Amino acid sequence: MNKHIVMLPGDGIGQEVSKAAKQVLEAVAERYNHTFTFETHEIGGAAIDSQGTPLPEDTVAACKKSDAILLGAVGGPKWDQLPGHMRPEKGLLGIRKKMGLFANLRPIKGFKQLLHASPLKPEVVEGSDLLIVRELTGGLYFGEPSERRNNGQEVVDTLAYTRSEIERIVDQAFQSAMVRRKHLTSVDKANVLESSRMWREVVEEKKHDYPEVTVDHMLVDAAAMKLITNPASFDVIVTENMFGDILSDEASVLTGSLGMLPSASIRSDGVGLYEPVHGSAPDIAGENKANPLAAILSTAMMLRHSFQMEEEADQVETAVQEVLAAKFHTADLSLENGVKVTGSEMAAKVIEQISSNDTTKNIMQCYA
Ligand SMILES: NC(=O)c1ccc[n+]([C@@H]2O[C@H](COP(=O)([O-])OP(=O)(O)OC[C@H]3O[C@@H](n4cnc5c(N)ncnc54)[C@H](O)[C@@H]3O)[C@@H](O)[C@H]2O)c1
Ligand SMILES: CC(C)[C@H](C(=O)O)[C@@H](O)C(=O)O
Ligand SMILES: [Mg+2]
Repeated sequence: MNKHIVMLPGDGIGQEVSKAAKQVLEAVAERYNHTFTFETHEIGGAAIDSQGTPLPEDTVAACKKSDAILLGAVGGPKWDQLPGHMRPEKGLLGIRKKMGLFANLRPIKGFKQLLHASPLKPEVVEGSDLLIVRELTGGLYFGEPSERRNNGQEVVDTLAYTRSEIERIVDQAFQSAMVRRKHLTSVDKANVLESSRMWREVVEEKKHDYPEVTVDHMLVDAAAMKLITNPASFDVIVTENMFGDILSDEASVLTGSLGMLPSASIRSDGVGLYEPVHGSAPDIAGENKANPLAAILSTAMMLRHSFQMEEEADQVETAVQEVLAAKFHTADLSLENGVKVTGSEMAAKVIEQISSNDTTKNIMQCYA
């Protein structure tokens, strides 16, 4: 199959992990006789520096013509003092919005080899396998007005949703639940926020379309607690943009590192932007320490969701599992009797596995 992929490496470790992800896609193409072509574009701080905007028009045009997009990360202290509309993060929010990518799927599944890498007790982490379905193009991040007023003495951000924006993300979450363990937890702040009360109404209405799915509602503060005390009690979580952002970084603790979490930002027709959950990590950028596995696992999501390449996706995930089973790990993870490697060495290990594996095991057998 021929596929055209737009690479948006962005800033900081975004450059490093994107390089690793691209090499993995090249290895997959070679092994399965696909032709993947790549086109790299600027976004975020890199785009501000060279083109004066965090989201250049040619980047948007290229993304719209592509079969899939892979993003590294944006942002960093160099651009922290810029006004809100000029910050690197606006580039990322902008491309998600312009592409209509309203659903962000963040699977959190602990590799059994990393059970002891989490600071949580192994008996708490064991058996956790959840999916956060985060609304991505509405809510607090996009509400108008968002401004300083009254000579800078007052500030306002707005949490706004239309019913149809809530309906489409809730539908997506029910569909995800149907192919998983058929349990949906809707997370909100309905004891305070009107938007959350409408969110609950929509979930209650939609559940009649999916009678096989068990539904519960949880307030976000309690959900944050339960995520790290009883993570195995969750299957699919659906939630508002900012709640999903915060809960997913928290949930990464289950896997041992933020550097392990992939994600897919999608819309209904299969178009997708694939992005590790982590940021540009300025504290380790340029040191070849970044864990590339979140970006590499994001390529598996791309292969599966945008290209319907199930076997290829399984192959990437299996390769990661085998490298971890051989006890190779980057500096963000601690593994008893492990072999610490750099980010590029980690990518090379995964590629070696992809190129040499004879059979593809079902990934479900590979996780804890
Ligand atoms: N998707 C994105 O582009 C994205 C996501 C989050 C944050 N950001 C931006 O990144 C910048 C830094 O934000 P932050 O420091 O709060 O969050 P961050 O995710 O960049 O880093 C948080 C911590 O996790 C570590 N970490 C993150 N990814 C890692 C990896 N792959 N391997 C090893 N360690 C890893 C970092 O070293 C740091 O200690 C900010 O400008 C922020 O806006 C961008
Ligand atoms: C950088 C920021 C805008 C972004 C978000 O909150 O969406 C990031 O934290 C993420 O999780 O993808
Ligand atoms: Mg985040």
